[in-house]
Amino acid sequence: MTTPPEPAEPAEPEARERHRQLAEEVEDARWRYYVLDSPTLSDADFDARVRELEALEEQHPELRTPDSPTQKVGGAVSTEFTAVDHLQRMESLDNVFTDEELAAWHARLAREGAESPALLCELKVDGLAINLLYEQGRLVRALTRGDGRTGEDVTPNVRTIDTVPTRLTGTDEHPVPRLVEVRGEVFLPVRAFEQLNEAMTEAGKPVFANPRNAAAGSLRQKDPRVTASRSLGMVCHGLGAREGFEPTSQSAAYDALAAWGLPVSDRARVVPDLAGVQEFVAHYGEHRHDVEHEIDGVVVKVDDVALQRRLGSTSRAPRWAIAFKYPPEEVNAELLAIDVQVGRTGRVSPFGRMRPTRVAGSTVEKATLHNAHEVRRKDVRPGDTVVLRKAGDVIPEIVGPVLALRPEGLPEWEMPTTCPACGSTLYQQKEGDRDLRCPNHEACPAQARERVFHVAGRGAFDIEGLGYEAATALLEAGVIDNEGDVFDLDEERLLRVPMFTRAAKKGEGEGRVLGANGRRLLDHLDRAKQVPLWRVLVALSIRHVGPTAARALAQEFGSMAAIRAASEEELAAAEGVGPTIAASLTEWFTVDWHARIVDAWEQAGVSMADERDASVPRTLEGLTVVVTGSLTGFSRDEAKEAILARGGKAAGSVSKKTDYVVVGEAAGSKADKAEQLGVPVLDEEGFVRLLAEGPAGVLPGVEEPTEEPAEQPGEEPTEATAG
Ligand SMILES: NC(=O)c1ccc[n+]([C@@H]2O[C@H](COP(=O)([O-])OP(=O)(O)OC[C@H]3O[C@@H](n4cnc5c(N)ncnc54)[C@H](O)[C@@H]3O)[C@@H](O)[C@H]2O)c1
Ligand SMILES: [Zn+2]
Repeated sequence: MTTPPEPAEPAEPEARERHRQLAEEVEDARWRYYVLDSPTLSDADFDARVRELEALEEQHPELRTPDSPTQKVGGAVSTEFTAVDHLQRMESLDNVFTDEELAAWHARLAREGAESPALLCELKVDGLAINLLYEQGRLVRALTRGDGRTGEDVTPNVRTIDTVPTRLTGTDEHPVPRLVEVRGEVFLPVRAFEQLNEAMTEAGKPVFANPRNAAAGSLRQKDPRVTASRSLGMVCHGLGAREGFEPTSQSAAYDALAAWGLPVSDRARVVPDLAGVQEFVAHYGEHRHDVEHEIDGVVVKVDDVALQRRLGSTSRAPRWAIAFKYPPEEVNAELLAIDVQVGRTGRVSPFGRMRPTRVAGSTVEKATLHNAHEVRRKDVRPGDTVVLRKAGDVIPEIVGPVLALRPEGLPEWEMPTTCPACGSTLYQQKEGDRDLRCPNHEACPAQARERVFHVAGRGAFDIEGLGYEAATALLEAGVIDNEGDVFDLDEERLLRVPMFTRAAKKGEGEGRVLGANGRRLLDHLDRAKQVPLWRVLVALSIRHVGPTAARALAQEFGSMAAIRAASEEELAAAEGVGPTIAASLTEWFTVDWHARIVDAWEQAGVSMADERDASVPRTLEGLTVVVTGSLTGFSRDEAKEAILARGGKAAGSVSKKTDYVVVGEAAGSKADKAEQLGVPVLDEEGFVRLLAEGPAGVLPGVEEPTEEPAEQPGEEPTEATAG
């Protein structure tokens, strides 16, 4: 075997050629990003190219010419706007991506004469830079950053941003200076971005890929009225030229800006050392989505202005500041195909299959597209480059295609009309439903597999050893037909499925014997027979019956038999159940093979009722009790449990079938309803007697007075007069 050769330093002409190519790509990307507001590269891909350029220039310093993209500040100026020079140059920021790189920057500060300086930590707002010029406290101009020397005049648009004052207010401590350039970021809050995109969709217009593009697109408008309608925000993060204003630190400058009425962030912190910076970085890494606007990192600045001056700037960025960038949440990915999957209730939904792509710390290959309508709305097609987004814990999402990269003639995707697993013709459950379903619920292999997998899931029977693979193997070997057979699995059946067997060892006879995983599965199946009733209900894959509804049903009815026997109205009247769930349940039980599943489980020994404490007398057998208002001795749940434990039914609403209504503090309309219907009403004490003795304890006329009549001192006891 030969080891591959170390990658050699690129030869001079090759390096030059690669450099030229990268520089071109970066310039093109900047044009699309800053001028057209419509990037075709992801930020991560863009950053990677800049880094490669920097690495090449490190190896071949002669490539680092003044017109290299590494030496210039981002954008350009569109001819749509008037170009105006900044009084003082606007800079960019150097980036770091790891703790090590951050530490290296910090160490460099020390070498350049700033030994452990106080550091100002700020959020890196993902918006676009703006330069506000105030003269005698009046806003006279607002410019985009442009190439750093010259920006685009967007003054009328910026005037529409609520938080940008057109006049500064001075105080004794902070008088308004003769002149000041204030730099900051214009952004679109995430909520406003979502609303904007909803509106764009409704108007049939293309949506913005992300809040940054939306902010840039909204600010760089010919018509300021459009900008005005976009809820833009702004936050200050720096200074340019100034006359009559000499802050000693950047944080002190922010205090002055705030006093003048300018928007500054209340999240900025001055920390004494690198550890403090790392803490800030880690904190906002965790809480990235708790901020109202998007952030793509943290900016760390030497706080002391004199030190800033001493450290100075490179051709494009200050040496006294650095941007720590968080992992990108949006990347470009190649959409290889759009496939459909069949869910356990038969819903057939398309999903995108992508070349495996890293985003926000994990590798993503699949993302749901929900339904055909969604595919059409987003206009994604197999073969597209798509923007893939994964924000925080949210599941990955295909935002949309990068249209500029779409190959010519790429056909639209078409939703299949038949089930990919069983060939049945798909149908809409209701007229106008966006989802299509496979009607073959009982026998469709895909649906059966999903249901078996679901039966074993955490929220249902929680059967370890019955995962996706095992479910598939059991169905394919024919030892189970569907979830109804799961509890009939035994050694003999498992022996027919290779994945649960192993070769017999000496003394175990010939052929194959049950493997450890098969034993474990049988063990877990046995244990699963004792799960509480609500989990059994969840396992049945009944539409609308998730854990919450299942718990309510189990609480109210106590056993599968009671649930099956209940009428739709009785189910609907139960607390936490309601008409939708009731209808779905009733309909579910009318299907033969559904009922057979329940029967099969019961036969196999699955517990179908919640254990009641046998020492509690069943005083409420057959009675329906409604508790309303708050009781002092019972919480809502305790009152309900007390009723259920005594064989009663705890209902949520009062009807003619209600036997008693227990009225506590602040009872509402249910008490009135009881009076109207003539249902006996009990107070808390009556409830306690009802629990203890049943109806006999609360017979009308035998109620004892709750208080002994007080004896008035000095008075003759009066005789009770019969009334
Ligand atoms: N996708 C693309 O094709 C493409 C093209 C060009 C640029 N970009 C993106 O833009 C970045 C480069 O742009 P850049 O040169 O503007 O650098 P940058 O965005 O990495 O950092 C500099 C900018 O950060 C902003 N900023 C936000 N919060 C700040 C704060 N608290 N303090 C100081 N500044 C703050 C300022 O506007 C400043 O100009 C790339 O890393 C990439 O993410 C993407
Ligand atoms: Zn099917």
